[in-house]
Amino acid sequence: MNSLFDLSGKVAVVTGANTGIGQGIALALAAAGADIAAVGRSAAEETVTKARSMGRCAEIISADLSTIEPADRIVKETVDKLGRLDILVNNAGIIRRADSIDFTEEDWDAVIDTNLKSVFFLAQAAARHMIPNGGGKIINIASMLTFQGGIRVPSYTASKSGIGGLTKLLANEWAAEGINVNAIAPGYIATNNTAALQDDETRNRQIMERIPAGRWGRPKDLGGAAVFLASSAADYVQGHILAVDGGWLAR
Ligand SMILES: NC(=O)C1=CN([C@@H]2O[C@H](COP(=O)(O)OP(=O)(O)OC[C@H]3O[C@@H](n4cnc5c(N)ncnc54)[C@H](O)[C@@H]3O)[C@@H](O)[C@H]2O)C=CC1
Ligand SMILES: O=C(O)C(=O)C[C@H](O)C(=O)CO
Repeated sequence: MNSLFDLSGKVAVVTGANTGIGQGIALALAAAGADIAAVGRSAAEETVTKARSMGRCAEIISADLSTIEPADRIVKETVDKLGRLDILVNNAGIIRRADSIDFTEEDWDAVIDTNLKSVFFLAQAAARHMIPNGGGKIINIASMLTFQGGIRVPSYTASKSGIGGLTKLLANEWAAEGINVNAIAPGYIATNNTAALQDDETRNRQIMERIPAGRWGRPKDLGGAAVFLASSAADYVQGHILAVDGGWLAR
């Protein structure tokens, strides 16, 4: 492997690593050499088994990221089990769909707490470990709705817009401490998160028509961007939001 992208000896925490984009990213980081702490509410056995089959160390850390309570514990368990923490991928997220006129406080708080508040406090917990240990890489998972409004997903759009601002702010504050904070903005990727869109004939057609690549994205499409931003190839990349969208934003 080109040494610029070699993650051997690095340890990556990936939240929501049991499914979808998180699993795709965790396996790409493992393929590039990183050991993996797969964080999530539900079973990540498949991710961990596959990472181990590549010769990596991989551990499951159970945590519910709808509150910030587990943030410090995730960092401590990662260091206890895998010896260090170099890379954090803040991927776990949820979406709630309803017209804004009917949107409930519960649907607002649930999404903001998981997609934005937990992202900040887990980044803070990771940075408190990374700074005295020479730095690291933090990658937040943004969205097309970091740049666009979307429809019927008000708390999701607010959370992903917030991720964009937070990524830049944290990059400003922590660049001098040796931490690179960046984001990946996936396009429309076929996962549980977008199941309602895939199942809706009209929305599915509208989405397909707008993607120059001519297909929905797949979780593994995000792997290359994650490896790049986690690697020393990205040492001078700060506060960037890297779209991996089949050309959606270019349309
Ligand atoms: N699928 C898509 O088109 C896009 C997805 N994204 C983002 O990618 C990320 C991953 O989503 P997908 O893989 O698409 O969907 P997914 O539904 O397969 O994955 C979501 C992951 O987050 C975890 N999660 C949710 N709530 C949690 C909680 N309270 N505690 C711990 N883990 C929790 C789930 O267990 C799951 O592993 C999300 O942040 C989503 O907003 C961003 C842009 C596009
Ligand atoms: O537009 C929607 O509705 C979505 O579900 C948006 C996707 O989840 C997304 O984040 C696209 O980047």
